[in-house]
Amino acid sequence: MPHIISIEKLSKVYASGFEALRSVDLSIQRGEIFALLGPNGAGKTTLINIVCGIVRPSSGRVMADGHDIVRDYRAARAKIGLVPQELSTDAFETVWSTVSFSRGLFGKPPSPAHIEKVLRDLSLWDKKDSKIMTLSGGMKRRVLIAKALSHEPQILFLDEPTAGVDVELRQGMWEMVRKLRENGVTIILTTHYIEEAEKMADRIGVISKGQLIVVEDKAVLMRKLGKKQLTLQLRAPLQAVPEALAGLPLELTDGGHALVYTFDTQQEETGIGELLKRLAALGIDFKDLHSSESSLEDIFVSLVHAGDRVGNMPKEAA
Ligand SMILES: Nc1ncnc2c1ncn2[C@@H]1O[C@H](COP(=O)(O)OP(=O)(O)OP(=O)(O)O)[C@@H](O)[C@H]1O
Repeated sequence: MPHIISIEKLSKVYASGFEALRSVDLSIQRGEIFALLGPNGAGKTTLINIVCGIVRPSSGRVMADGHDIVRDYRAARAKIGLVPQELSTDAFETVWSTVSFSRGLFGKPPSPAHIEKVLRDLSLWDKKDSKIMTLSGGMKRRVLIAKALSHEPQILFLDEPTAGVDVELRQGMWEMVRKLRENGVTIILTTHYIEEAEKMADRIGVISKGQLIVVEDKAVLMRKLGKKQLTLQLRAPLQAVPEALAGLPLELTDGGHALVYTFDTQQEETGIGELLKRLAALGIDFKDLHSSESSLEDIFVSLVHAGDRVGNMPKEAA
């Protein structure tokens, strides 16, 4: 079976009349890390909650590892682990008992060996007898992940896994997610941190106003939509881009001190040689030059803004 999750024409209209998802089609490949990006309110959590059986779809169909998530809910849900956004855990329970209890909820027989492995993998083993309320925020988040993995799911949903987690812990989390994937778990994560998607994902889906506007291999997405820029620091400032250079993708910045040339990363001919020749002919001299490539963040912002789909993507510091 090539796809572990297939979503067809999935729509959700909440009781308020709000249309949170509009005919979403998406297939997740077995063993991949898929990142779902989108501004606040785009519909990411709604999509995850439908697949996990928490929200009912208005129309459409979702299959998880061969099971229809509505008609065959229990079987489908048993395949899925969900790490929700909120940190609501049982404060007075110990790590060991809360994680073991989660496994029981899925009707799985106790397996101390599995729980031990999960806790060791998440560096929680030495905390197994600690009460949840005594743990740090990062540890509590790892407990949520341990709970989600307690019943040995094939699919793991991580909703904003590293929100509010410090940089070091975030990298530890990425490490752990990669390890899970190596063990055959398919991972779908939502994130506001573009860096997270850039570092982790095999494929990226961009959702905006309930519609999936792009699904693409990360490398392809970056190559297709990525732009490179060559910035020339001019020896003498210019008032405007010279007439003779009109028509070239040039922009004057830094109060006329820098000339920026934008080109497509896919093009065979960058046109840089020609540009430099023409600058020399015009007697425009430069003292320094550097090139840069657009990040996934630039690509994402331009995608979400395209077609007047203006989102309110927060730029959080990584
Ligand atoms: N129970 C509900 N009733 C009505 N509207 C809802 C309900 N739940 C969510 N919505 C709306 O649906 C839209 C999508 O919400 P959702 O939580 O799926 O977005 P999101 O992409 O996960 O956002 P965030 O990044 O902020 O978590 C929002 O406008 C939200 O207000």
